Amino acid sequence: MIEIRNLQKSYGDIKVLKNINLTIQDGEIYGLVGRSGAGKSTLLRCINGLEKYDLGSVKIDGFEISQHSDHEIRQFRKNIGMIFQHFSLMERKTVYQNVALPLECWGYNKGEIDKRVRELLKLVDIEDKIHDKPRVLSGGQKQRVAIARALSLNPKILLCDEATSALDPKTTKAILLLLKKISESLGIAVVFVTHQMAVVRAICHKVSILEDGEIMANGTVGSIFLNQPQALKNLLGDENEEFIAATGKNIRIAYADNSQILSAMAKELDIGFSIAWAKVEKYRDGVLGSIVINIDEGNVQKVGDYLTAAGVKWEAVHSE
Ligand SMILES: Nc1ncnc2c1ncn2[C@@H]1O[C@H](COP(=O)(O)OP(=O)(O)OP(=O)(O)O)[C@@H](O)[C@H]1O
Repeated sequence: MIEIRNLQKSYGDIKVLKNINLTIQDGEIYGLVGRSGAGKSTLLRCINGLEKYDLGSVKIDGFEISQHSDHEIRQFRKNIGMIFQHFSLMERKTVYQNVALPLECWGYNKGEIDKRVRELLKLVDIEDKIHDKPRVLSGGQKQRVAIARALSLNPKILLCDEATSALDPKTTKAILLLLKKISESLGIAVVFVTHQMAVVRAICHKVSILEDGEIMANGTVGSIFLNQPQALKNLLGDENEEFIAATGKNIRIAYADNSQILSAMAKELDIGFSIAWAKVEKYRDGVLGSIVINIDEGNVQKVGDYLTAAGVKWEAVHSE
């Protein structure tokens, strides 16, 4: 478990992390999202002990990073695996040698290394490339090797820094599925720094949205998408572009796993509506809908009452 309390970090006069509080459980996939410069990578480096912080605490399974010597932190970092956007593989070494490297550094014998490397390459499904060099691999294959290497020392936590940002959508999907399988089968916590909300929707249980070094919203992915906090709207920007009809009243509703709500409402209230904008997306645990309907002004009260009674989030929105 990762427990972060009142974490603060500055570079010179600039506060980069302001009072960060987070708890990430074993087996959880946790997204850290935010615009460029929000402080995501700095937070990740505080978690893996590469960055010193000014105030607060970062505990990993009770190990408080700031209370230990550099030597103890280096030992402890065995428990933390990390993968990056550009894979960071050793180009002159083969796939096998890349994955074996951490095990060699920590003094495992040849037999143990061989067994572990083969087991890991099987887990990430890249055994057929075992003697190849990274330059002949695709981006997705390189990331599989990097994941195998990150898992070589049986870490409790896997930190992913923009790990799918350099991959095409299909390969991204395959790598996310692999990370989901790994987190489920090994029960490790996965922390995923990304600016891609699609990644968060696809695999994360929970998410924190950072703005200018502060967590502005956090919670389960479903609750964040349903409640649409301002931080999410700021982040989605154009992605959330809406076509709003110029007449009548526009009502935005958000729902999870309740796709029949609009037809049920129209039937029960005996009213018509048109759809001004809609987005229905799959997320890790089901389906999220965000829809703007256009109704006659006279129906606003009863539509509002109906949606509220049905426990559906709604708000009136105005034409631009
Ligand atoms: N070593 C450093 N020295 C001084 N300032 C730094 C250093 N590292 C990061 N910063 C500053 O800290 C702030 C947060 O940077 P950070 O890299 O954590 O953001 P980020 O959210 O990960 O951004 P990106 O998505 O672009 O990687 C930025 O203003 C950045 O310029």
